[in-house]
Amino acid sequence: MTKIVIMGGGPAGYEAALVAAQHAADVTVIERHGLGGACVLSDCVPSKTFIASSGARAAMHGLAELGIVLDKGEVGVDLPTVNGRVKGLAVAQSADIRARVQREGVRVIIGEARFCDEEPGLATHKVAVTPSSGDPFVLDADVVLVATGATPRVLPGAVPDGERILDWRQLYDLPELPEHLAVIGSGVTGAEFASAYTEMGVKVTLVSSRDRVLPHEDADAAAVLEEVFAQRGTSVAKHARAERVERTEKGVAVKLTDGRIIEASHALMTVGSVPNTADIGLEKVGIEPGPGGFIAVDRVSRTSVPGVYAAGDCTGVLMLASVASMQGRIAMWHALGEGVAPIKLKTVAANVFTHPEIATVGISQQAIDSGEVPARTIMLPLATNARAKMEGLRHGFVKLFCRPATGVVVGGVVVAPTASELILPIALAVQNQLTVDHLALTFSVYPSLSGSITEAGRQLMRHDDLVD
Ligand SMILES: Cc1cc2nc3c(=O)[nH]c(=O)nc-3n(C[C@H](O)[C@H](O)[C@H](O)COP(=O)(O)OP(=O)(O)OC[C@H]3O[C@@H](n4cnc5c(N)ncnc54)[C@H](O)[C@@H]3O)c2cc1C
Ligand SMILES: NC(=O)c1ccc[n+]([C@@H]2O[C@H](COP(=O)([O-])OP(=O)(O)OC[C@H]3O[C@@H](n4cnc5c(N)ncnc54)[C@H](O)[C@@H]3O)[C@@H](O)[C@H]2O)c1
Repeated sequence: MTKIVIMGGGPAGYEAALVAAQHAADVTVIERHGLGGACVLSDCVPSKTFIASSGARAAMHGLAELGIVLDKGEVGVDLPTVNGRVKGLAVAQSADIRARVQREGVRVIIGEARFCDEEPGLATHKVAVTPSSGDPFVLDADVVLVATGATPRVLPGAVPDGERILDWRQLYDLPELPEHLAVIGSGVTGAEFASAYTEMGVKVTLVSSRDRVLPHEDADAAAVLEEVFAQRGTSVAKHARAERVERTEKGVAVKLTDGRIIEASHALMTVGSVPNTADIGLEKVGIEPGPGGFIAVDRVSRTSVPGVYAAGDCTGVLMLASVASMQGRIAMWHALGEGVAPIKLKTVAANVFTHPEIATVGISQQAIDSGEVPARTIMLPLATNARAKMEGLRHGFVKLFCRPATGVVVGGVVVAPTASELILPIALAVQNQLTVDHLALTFSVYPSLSGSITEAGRQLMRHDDLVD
């Protein structure tokens, strides 16, 4: 029986464990905190639960236009209830995952794991385990999967104190909503929290080191979000790199490298993550982490060392739960001799959970504009969609990209309150190399937001497609 040891019980680790158990391997997962990992306990799941509450409040914006009047005007936020729900749901989901993997026969140990091979280059490996209770011990492994995830990056001059200077894992311990939140870093994490706190009624200043929010996302989508921020009174400080964040009598002062100072009651640091690869004994097996401390892997999750695989955020490959899970599963299929297709990152659908949401799949507009990928494109504002008009939705669009000659769909972007759900037909088309004709000839419900996707397909159909 193949002995598999998995370091870390996040999506990469626990999904891998499920696959390995299904293939009758002897599987042990060692997880420091709880199954589900940082994804379930402190990052993805808590943030999306918090965002669900902010979304309920965001939905109130258009009520008056629809003729619905709130008796008491102001819609308040009961933060202890919100925080209690966030934490409760995370703990419950972690327990569900633990129960599931144990039911499949996986051994779960709460504790720390690190390699302890006597020398690099051996055919099998050893993992030292320091359990949270009991004595340390060593596990022998035919295959080890490193799935240790990542931790919020700390700027030396802005160390979180859990009170006024916060990382995103400390937010749910706040006793009340900040009066004025400075969010430092305008990547996906920063944009999501800036949007959520804005909708919770908090004054927010988003500090962006670049000329816009979401520098790595679709520029038109980022522009929509900036427009919404402007309407809600949220400021974006651009070309603004934070050097330090200091506590003041009233809250915090964010000192920028160009001398500007932003005063706020609280600062939320969202300046990226660092992989948890420093203290896991990688040198014992002869793995030298690459730039930024990430472990280099190929498309079937192999590291440079036989018998050692890595998956998820510790590899730095598209830091998404869905990608982490797939890398973990692929690692196990490969290690256990199953036929497996290498991971295809071009087909990954992703969503930024702002209000409105921004969902993307496939080739980006930037790759098309730069000439890297030839494609025909269409962008339909939601304002042209009948259902959007009925719902009073003004912000958003559907974009579709296809190959110039064949009409094969290669990508798309949706900006809408439910973009995370609407992206699926485009993702299906990209994954299965469907053409704009396939989308165009598919019945969508009338009236529906998804009607804009089939309409985009129709607008990209060419005359010669119709006559052939
Ligand atoms: C605020 C935020 C929101 C996000 N929202 C989304 C989203 O909506 N959708 C999405 O797809 N992705 C989202 N992500 C990204 C997603 O959370 C990560 O991609 C995902 O958690 C990666 O999974 P993982 O298994 O690699 O690592 P993790 O989930 O980080 O799990 C790794 C686990 O390993 C443990 N560990 C580390 N070292 C050891 C050791 N030596 N011994 C034992 N255990 C160890 C860690 O404590 C951790 O519990 C979000 C990220 C952030 C920061
Ligand atoms: N909805 C989701 O799927 C979701 C949500 C959150 C995070 N994630 C993933 O997690 C990963 C990390 O995202 P992230 O946003 O946490 O990190 P990031 O590294 O993408 O963004 C951090 C931003 O902070 C900026 N920054 C760094 N130092 C700064 C400073 N001193 N002052 C001002 N700005 C500074 C950087 O330029 C960068 O734009 C991404 O791959 C993302 O896709 C996904």
